[in-house]
Amino acid sequence: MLHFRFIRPSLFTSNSLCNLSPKTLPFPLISVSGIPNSQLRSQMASYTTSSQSSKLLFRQLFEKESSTYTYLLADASHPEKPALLIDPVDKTVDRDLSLIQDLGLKLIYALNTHVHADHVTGTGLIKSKVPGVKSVISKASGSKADLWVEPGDKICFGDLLLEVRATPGHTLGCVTYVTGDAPDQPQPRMAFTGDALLIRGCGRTDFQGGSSQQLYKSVHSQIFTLPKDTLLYPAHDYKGFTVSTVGEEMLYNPRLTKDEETFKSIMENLKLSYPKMMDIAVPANMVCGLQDM
Ligand SMILES: N[C@@H](CCC(=O)N[C@@H](CSS)C(=O)NCC(=O)O)C(=O)O
Repeated sequence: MLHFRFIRPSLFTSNSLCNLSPKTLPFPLISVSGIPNSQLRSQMASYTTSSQSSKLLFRQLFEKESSTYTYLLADASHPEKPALLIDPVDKTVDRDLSLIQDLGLKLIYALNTHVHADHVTGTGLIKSKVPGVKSVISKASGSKADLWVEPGDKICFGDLLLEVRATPGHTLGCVTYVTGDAPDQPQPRMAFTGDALLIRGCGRTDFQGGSSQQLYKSVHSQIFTLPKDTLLYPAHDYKGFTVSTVGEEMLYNPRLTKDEETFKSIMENLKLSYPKMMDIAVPANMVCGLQDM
């Protein structure tokens, strides 16, 4: 099994994947064969939102069995339309790749916010279907991937970028991906919070190195410090919500608006049953969902 570790070459002036320009890397155009388009379209949920800037192409996609959101982002103004997926699910990979093909995008990265416990990531399957796509996860996750990111790293796609923020607490390796802080980046900013912060909720902290103390600190220091109009896109929603903002969650999140001791007590008393897929999902996701297939 080959394991590609993300090492920053010395020619990089900053901790970023921006130098891995799609202009210079031989990423192939996407090709999904053998799946009738009608079949793919019937799996497509009607969860989409419009672009946040003239350049960004953005789609919010839903997988209903695990109530997981996958996000598609692309630089639509760039000649090659480089794209990335955040938190793809194995069951909806064909739908996502078909959409990418329809939109004429070139998928370059498949990112995970963390090692999921409730579903198998689509990353490995995507890599087998679209050679050249790089899987990305945090180094702190301990999981296999082509590229390991750390806090402060930047993941570029065309002229757009995502900044990596460490938000442990749901799991040890959880990160939040945030769009860039510059006038040519999407306004308002967008944060892909994984399971750290859910809309009017947050990820559980009772397994995979979870810690309510750490989660409280992560959300308050890394997410609630973003501009109040920052759009929040979580990895799950169980109530029918699609998007929130930092300002909204700072006012109305029933867990994170409390003081730390109350928060810890809430998290200790959630009494949630373990995810049904946990015993299958965690080992598979430690190799980014069949990383080397
Ligand atoms: N019933 C689902 C799992 C639901 C669950 O535990 N969700 C997690 C995120 S996926 S590990 C969570 O953190 N929930 C927080 C909450 O307050 O609900 C299944 O069996 O898969």
